[in-house]
Amino acid sequence: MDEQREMKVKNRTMVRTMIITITVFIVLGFILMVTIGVVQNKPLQQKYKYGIVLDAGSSHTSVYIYEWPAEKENNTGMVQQKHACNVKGKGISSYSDKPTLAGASLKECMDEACEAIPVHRHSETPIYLGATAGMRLLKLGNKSASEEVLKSVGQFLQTYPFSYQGARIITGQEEGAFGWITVNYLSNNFGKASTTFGALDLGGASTQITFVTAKVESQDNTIDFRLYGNDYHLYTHSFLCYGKDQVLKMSLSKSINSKHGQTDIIALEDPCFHEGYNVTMTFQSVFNSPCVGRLNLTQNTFTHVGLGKWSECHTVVRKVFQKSECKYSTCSFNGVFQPPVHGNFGAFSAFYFVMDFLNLTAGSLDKAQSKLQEYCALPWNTIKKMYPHVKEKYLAEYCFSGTYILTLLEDGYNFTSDNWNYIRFIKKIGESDAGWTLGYMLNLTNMIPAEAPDKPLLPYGGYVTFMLLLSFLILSLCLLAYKCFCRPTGSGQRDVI
Ligand SMILES: Nc1nc2c(ncn2[C@@H]2O[C@H](COP(=O)(O)OP(=O)(O)OP(=O)(O)O)[C@@H](O)[C@H]2O)c(=O)[nH]1
Ligand SMILES: [Ca+2]
Repeated sequence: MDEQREMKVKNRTMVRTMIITITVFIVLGFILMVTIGVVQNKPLQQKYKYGIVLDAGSSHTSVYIYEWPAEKENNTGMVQQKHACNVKGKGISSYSDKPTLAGASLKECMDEACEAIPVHRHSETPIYLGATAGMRLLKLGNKSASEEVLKSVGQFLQTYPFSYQGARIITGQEEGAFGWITVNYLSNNFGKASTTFGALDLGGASTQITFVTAKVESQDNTIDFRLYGNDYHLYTHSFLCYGKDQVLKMSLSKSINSKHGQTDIIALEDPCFHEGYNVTMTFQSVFNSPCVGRLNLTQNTFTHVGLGKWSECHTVVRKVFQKSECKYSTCSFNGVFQPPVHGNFGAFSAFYFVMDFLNLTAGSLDKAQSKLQEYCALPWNTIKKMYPHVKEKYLAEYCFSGTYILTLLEDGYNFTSDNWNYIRFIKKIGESDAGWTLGYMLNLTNMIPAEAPDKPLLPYGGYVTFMLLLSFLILSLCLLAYKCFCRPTGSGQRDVI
C-alpha cells in the first residue's frame, strides 16, 4: 500500500516537473518568436526617394530618374532607374553659337521628370547635370562659350521645383570611375568577396577604360575607393578625341591631308564606307574640332565616296593609334600607361549600339573580323534595302564604327583572341542603363558607404524557416503538455493532479 502511494507521489512529482519544464520552454519560445519578429520587421513602409542626373554627352543629352526605397538607401543594389528621356536634337555643346537656347532644349524631358516623380518628393529630389567630352572640347576651343552654355542649362534647371545641385563638366577620370561604380553596383559586386567587372565606355567624343589593378605606374590613372568594407585600387583613363564621331573626323582629316597638295580634293575615296555611298560634305564639318588640325583650302565641299574595303579601312583606322612610344612598362596607345587588361569587362554605350547592330556581341575576335569584312563589302544600296528603318547616319557609319571598335580593343587596349570573350557588350543591367550617371549620383548622395551597413538579424529565407520551425516546436510542446494534463487513468477517468 505504502509502496503504491510512494509510486503515485513520485509520478505526480515527475508530471509536475515535466509540465513546468514544458511551460518554461513554451514561454521562452514565445519570447524568442516575438523578439525576432520585432527585430526583423522594423518599420517596413515602402517610401521611395528620387534623384535626377542629366548626361550632357557630345552627341545628345539624356535625363535619368533614379528611385530607391528610402530606408534602404545604403544597401548595395537598391537604386534603380525609373525613367530615361532622350533630349531631342544634338548635345549641349552644339549650342556654342546660341548658348541661351541650350537650357530650353531640355524642356520636354524635364517636364517628363516632373510627371514621373510624385509632387510631394519634388523639393527634396536632387538634380545634377554632368557634361562630358563634347563640352570638354568646347572648353578647349572656346572657353567663354562653354561657360555660357553651362550657365544657360544651370539657370533653366533651377526653374524646376527640384533640389538643384549644379551643372558642370566632369573629368575623364570621373566619367571612367563612375561608369565602373555603376556596372559593379548594378551587378551586386560590392560588399562581397567576388571580383569586379572592368568598364569600357565609348562615346561620341571620348572613350574610357577602367578596371581594378594591383599596380598603377602613373598617378593620373589611379583612383582608390573604399566601398562597403572593401578597398578598390582602380586604373582609369579617358581618351579625349577617341569617341567614335571624333575618330571619324580624325580619320577623314588624315586622308584629306595626305591628298592635300597632290590634287584638288573633289572626291575622297573611303574604304570604311560602303561601295556606292556618295555624299557631299563640307570641310568645315571635318575640321571643326580641336581633335583635328587646321587646313587652308579654297574649296568648301568634297564628295565622300565609299569603297567598302575592310582591310584598307583597318589600315587607315590603325593610324589613329600611336603605338611606338611608351615610357612605362606597358602602354595602351599615345604613350598612355595601361597595365595588361584582366578579368571580365562590361562594354557599353557605342560599344553596345554598334556591336549589337552588327551581331558581333558573341563569338571569337577572328569571327568578328571576318563577319565585319563581309558586312563592309555589301553595297550601300543593298544595306539601305536591308535596313529601311535605321537612321541613315548610323547605317552609313556601322562599317567604320565596327572597324574602329575592333581596332581600339585589340590594338588600343591590347585585348587578344584569348581574352576577347571576357568582354560583355551590355546596354542595361536589370532595368538600369550602364553609364556613369548612376555612379555619379550614388557618390554625391553618399549612398555608397565605405563600410558595409548593418544587416537584419537573419536573411529573409533563414528568418522564415526559423520562425516555422519554432512554431512547429511550440505546437508539439503544447500537444505534449495537453497529453500529460489529460492522461486517461486505467479506470477510464482522467488523472487529476
Ligand atoms: N547606332 C547607334 N548609335 C547611337 C545610338 N545612340 C547614340 N549613338 C551614337 O553612339 C555614339 C555614342 O553615343 P553616346 O554614348 O550617347 O555618346 P555621348 O555620351 O553623346 O558622347 P561622350 O560625351 O563622348 O560620352 C555617338 O556617336 C552617337 O551618335 C543608337 O541608338 N544607335
Ligand atoms: Ca557618354
